[in-house]
Amino acid sequence: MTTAFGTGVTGPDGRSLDQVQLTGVSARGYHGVLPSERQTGQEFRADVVLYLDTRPAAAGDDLAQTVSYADVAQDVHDVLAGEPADLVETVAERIAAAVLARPQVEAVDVRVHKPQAPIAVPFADVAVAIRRDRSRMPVVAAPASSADSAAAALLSGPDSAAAPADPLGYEAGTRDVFPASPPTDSWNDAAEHSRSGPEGASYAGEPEPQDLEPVTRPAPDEPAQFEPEPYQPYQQEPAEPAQLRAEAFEPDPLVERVPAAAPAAQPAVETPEPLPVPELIAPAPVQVVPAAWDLHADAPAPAEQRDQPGQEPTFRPDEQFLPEQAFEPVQQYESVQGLDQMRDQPNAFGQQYDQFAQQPEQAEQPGQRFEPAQQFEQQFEQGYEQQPQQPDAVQNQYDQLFEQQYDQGEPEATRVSAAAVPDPAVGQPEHYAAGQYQPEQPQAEQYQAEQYQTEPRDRFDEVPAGYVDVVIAIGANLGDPQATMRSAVAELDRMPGLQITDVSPLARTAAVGGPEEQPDYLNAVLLARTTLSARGLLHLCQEVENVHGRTREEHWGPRTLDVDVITYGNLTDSAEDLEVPHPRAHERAFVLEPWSQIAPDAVLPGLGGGPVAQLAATAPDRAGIRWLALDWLTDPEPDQGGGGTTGSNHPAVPDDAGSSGQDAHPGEMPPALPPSLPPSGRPPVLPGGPVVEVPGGGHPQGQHSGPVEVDRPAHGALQQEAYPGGSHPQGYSSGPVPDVGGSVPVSQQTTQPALTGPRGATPAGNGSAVPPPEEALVPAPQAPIAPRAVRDTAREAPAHEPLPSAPSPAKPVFAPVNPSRQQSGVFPPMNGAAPQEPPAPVFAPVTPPPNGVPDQAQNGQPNGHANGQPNGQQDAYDSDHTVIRVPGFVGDQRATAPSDGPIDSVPSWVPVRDERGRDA
Ligand SMILES: Nc1ncnc2c1ncn2[C@@H]1O[C@H](COP(=O)(O)OP(=O)(O)OP(=O)(O)O)[C@@H](O)[C@H]1O
Ligand SMILES: Nc1nc2c(c(=O)[nH]1)N=C(CO)CN2
Repeated sequence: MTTAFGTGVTGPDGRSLDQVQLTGVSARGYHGVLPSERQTGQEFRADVVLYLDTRPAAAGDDLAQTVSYADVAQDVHDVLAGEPADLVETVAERIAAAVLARPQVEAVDVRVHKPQAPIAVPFADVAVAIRRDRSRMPVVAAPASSADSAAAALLSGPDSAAAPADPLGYEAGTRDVFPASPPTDSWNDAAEHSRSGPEGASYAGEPEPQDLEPVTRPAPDEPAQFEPEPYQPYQQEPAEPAQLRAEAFEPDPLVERVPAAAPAAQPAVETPEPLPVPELIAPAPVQVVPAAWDLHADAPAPAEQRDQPGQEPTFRPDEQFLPEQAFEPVQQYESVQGLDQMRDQPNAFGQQYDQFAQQPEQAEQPGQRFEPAQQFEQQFEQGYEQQPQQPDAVQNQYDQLFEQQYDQGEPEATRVSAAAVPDPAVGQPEHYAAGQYQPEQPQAEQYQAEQYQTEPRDRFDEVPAGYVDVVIAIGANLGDPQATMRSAVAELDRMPGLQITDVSPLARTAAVGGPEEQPDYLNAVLLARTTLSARGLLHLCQEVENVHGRTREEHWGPRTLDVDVITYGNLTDSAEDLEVPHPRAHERAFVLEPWSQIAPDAVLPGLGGGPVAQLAATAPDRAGIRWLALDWLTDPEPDQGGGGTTGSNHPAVPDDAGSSGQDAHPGEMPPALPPSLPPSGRPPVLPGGPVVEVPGGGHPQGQHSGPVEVDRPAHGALQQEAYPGGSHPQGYSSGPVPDVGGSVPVSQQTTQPALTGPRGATPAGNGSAVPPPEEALVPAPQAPIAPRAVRDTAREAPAHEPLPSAPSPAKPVFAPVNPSRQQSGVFPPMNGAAPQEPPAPVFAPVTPPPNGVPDQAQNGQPNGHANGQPNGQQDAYDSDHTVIRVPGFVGDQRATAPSDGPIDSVPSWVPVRDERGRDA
């Protein structure tokens, strides 16, 4: 398989391991299947990335605590120049073995280049890249030299790691343990031929290349002659749970962490003749962290769940640690609007996963106990081979994720088992047909035992017996946040054991905390249900973050993607690596407001918790919520024709600067999009277009603050309908609402009946708030997806200027975000006739946000121009999205300091007061 070279490996604590990178080590080697290659040799080059924790070394400034790159370079060189192998793969494997002989190294990426390979057409390079780690050990032995030097380094520090006496190092004995794969020629006899490289002056007794017998490839009909020895992988018996827990979870205090001696070799599992294991290449104990797909044995297959949403899952409340309520099953989940489409789209996880999700029958294959990881692996192996055309970047991400999932702790034994329990009825998977990888087939009981070999460390490791409702927050402000977040939603939803049930509107929010000048964020909240443990869910979230290039350089610094676990059922607990509810959720409007949009009655459990809507109304950062976009999952991304300041093709969070071209980075931002000049191929953006405007702001009745003023929807009927079997623990409606609510998202009504938006787009629950589709916006003939025009009331005449009378392609649609707004009377009824204009906001000076940060209007900006845009300028992002203006949350804590990054301007929204003159 390919590997996302150098893309990061997650350590057992869920954090990225450090890297030592070494590139371009070169030597003349004699690898290849052609006689000429064996005789003449050619240049080979190798790059390696070592994954390890460098903190112990850094803490003591002690080379002995890390790996000497000089030693590694020597080993790499020696392998390149050493015993000829037919295959570059074998060379790479040897290098990996040499590196992993150093116990500090958790994983290694190796890329071997053979730029002079005998290829008949012009080419630049050919390379093999592999990743090996403690759970996926190399299939060849480490050269003795590496083991020796590693041992010496361990025992006596770096100085004692003297140059090995036998740099080539393929001493018999070592090599016999892990026979090189595949030994295809006379070089197979290491004792006879190991000292070979013509450059290897230090090699004693090396034969001259011309002395070598020409090598011939085996003809297809004579496989026996060259059939590689069956590979008998080392299978380590799992360590005792206590040991595993200690290894896997206990953080190593820096000062105490020393390179542990190589673990004692464990007897192979079910291996008839246990193989001697060289001390220094024994794999570390399998570190068992609950795998992302660590489902309870009784849990239904996620694919089944997904494909049969109406099916009631088997579950039993686990009263051991969670309140029973937390385990109430969600009996029926409506399809998340937009996700169905997204599930079909390629993303970072690749389409292999789709195959997995779409083939639940795999679970029923005889001889195979269903196991998501097993399916995942099989599908991956099959799908990977079937889809070599998959774009590198995507494949790399997929590979990385795949590797990381294993990094995160699926026991090796389980993984091998999963791959190695072929269904006799369907024959050997092609992947294993060569006879190389045929580990012992474990019994079902053994498999099961392996799977659940650890005791939970704490409640976060408990695997629930049924679904647990969870809330996940996502945010991003680097790269292409919207695209990343869309992708993340789909990826999370595809994960075994996790099913997204609702997606909030997308909020553009001022950055809270962190560096002063960082860009605005996009934030959203996902409601989901999971059969994962809380820690499993955390790891999964972190994996998705990693796939999208998340780095952690600065506390609360800008990030490509942040995925936080906000709640896990009603569990309230904390550990070193996880706390639920999220410790800062209660004070973050960027979480609470989107959450309350889709779960108006939700209650944040725990200390500091309470009704989410109320918390949103009082959150210190509420003034930083700029707007909410409803259809962000389903709409095409804003086409702004230019890159953001991060170099992305998509300005990450398009904003007014993007449209005006007049803001901080005029040269980098897309041109202005005046209303008369819509994005190419799209109908004009009309003022008063399909805007979802919330005169009441993020809060009903136009009130922007004060818990007592919050009047979240009287949602009972909807809830009742949605949860005939009981109320949702978080009070949100994920059930089948259309009957009672006419739950048609704005985007659906306006443009694409088949495409729906996040449930935040759901209008009032009585079906009267939104015109029927025929009354809604009609897309222009050439525009399958019409833009969601922005009705930026701040830029319109403040009085009751009539809106355009719904000419094609756009009629305005005003829909509340949730039923409360309908009930509040703020929204006019929509009964099939052209919707009435909502009460026009009254422009007025804005009360400073409670945090004392001056708002724009008071900051020298005329009303309607707070972002520096002249009247008539259109917010390009807004023009592509149904945007909820949230006057109640208007404000920009950093309005006067637009920052670099995807969002580099002040917001487009202008603070207003509502018709009753209340601060909005
Ligand atoms: N509920 C939680 N969700 C996500 N991470 C958590 C949670 N509780 C604890 N953590 C820990 O917080 C660590 C830091 O997470 P991360 O880098 O995402 O923080 P952040 O997003 O910058 O800040 P914040 O935690 O304030 O949102 C993670 O390594 C994780 O172990
Ligand atoms: N607006 C906003 N600010 C933040 C966010 C975020 O998602 N949105 N995340 C943070 C750390 O998780 C810190 N600050």
